[in-house]
Amino acid sequence: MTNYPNQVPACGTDHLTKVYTTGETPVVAVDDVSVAIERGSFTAIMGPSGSGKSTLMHCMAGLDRPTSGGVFIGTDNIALLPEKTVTRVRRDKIGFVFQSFNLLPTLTAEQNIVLPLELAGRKVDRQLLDQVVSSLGIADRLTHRPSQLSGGQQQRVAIARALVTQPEVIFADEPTGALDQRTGTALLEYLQSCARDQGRTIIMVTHDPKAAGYADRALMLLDGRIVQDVADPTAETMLSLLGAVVA
Ligand SMILES: Nc1ncnc2c1ncn2[C@@H]1O[C@H](COP(=O)(O)OP(=O)(O)OP(=O)(O)O)[C@@H](O)[C@H]1O
Repeated sequence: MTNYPNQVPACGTDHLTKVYTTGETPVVAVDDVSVAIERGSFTAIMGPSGSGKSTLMHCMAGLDRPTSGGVFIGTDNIALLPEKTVTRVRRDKIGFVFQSFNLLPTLTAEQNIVLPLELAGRKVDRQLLDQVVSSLGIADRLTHRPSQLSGGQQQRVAIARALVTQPEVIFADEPTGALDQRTGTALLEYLQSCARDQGRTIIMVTHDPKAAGYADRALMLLDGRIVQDVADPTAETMLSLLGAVVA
């Protein structure tokens, strides 16, 4: 834990390395990354294709195992925990929002939202559920199935599903990728308010400099390393940094 600060961040990594050995030559997807993510912050992860964004996020979220180094959720180093315990940490402390929404088609919006709670054997906090769905503007859509909802509404259901478990960290993988610009902007504003007003910790992988402009911090990856760590990023800054690393 050499690089891990004393004040406990929401999550982070300590000399995290991930090497894939499935192909003919090993690929170092994440190369000695140490980063601490502050509680209540909104962080964007950017970088060219193949720079290691998804691998870093998957390792941080306990979806993939590091080759070496530490991965912290609060004080738990999940790299040292058995798979069963990692699954529990993931269920109890982490929320996910994917580009493809990952909603179950046969369930209503509400059933999709409360599914993680039911799987964890936890009670549904009706007041919290009402508050989350009304702040996302989907309170009148709860009995609809995903096929009866627009893309933006489906993504908001996916966000509600990530929020009702009150996770310590929410990981979002290209959450605006499948949305039109207006709906995408509304979603980013919502994620921003989740961090600023509700103290949620959000980590978002994005290709879009405009989306990164909504975050408090942006990490730029190149060849599995963090090459820029930008406070209060703007779309313009991120666009020029991205241009510089792909040049
Ligand atoms: N399961 C795997 N097996 C072997 N190599 C992999 C695997 N997953 C990713 N890689 C390699 O690791 C490197 C980083 O991939 P990763 O998907 O993390 O990048 P990324 O920045 O998320 O890319 P993109 O923006 O295209 O989604 C790439 O060279 C990729 O080919």
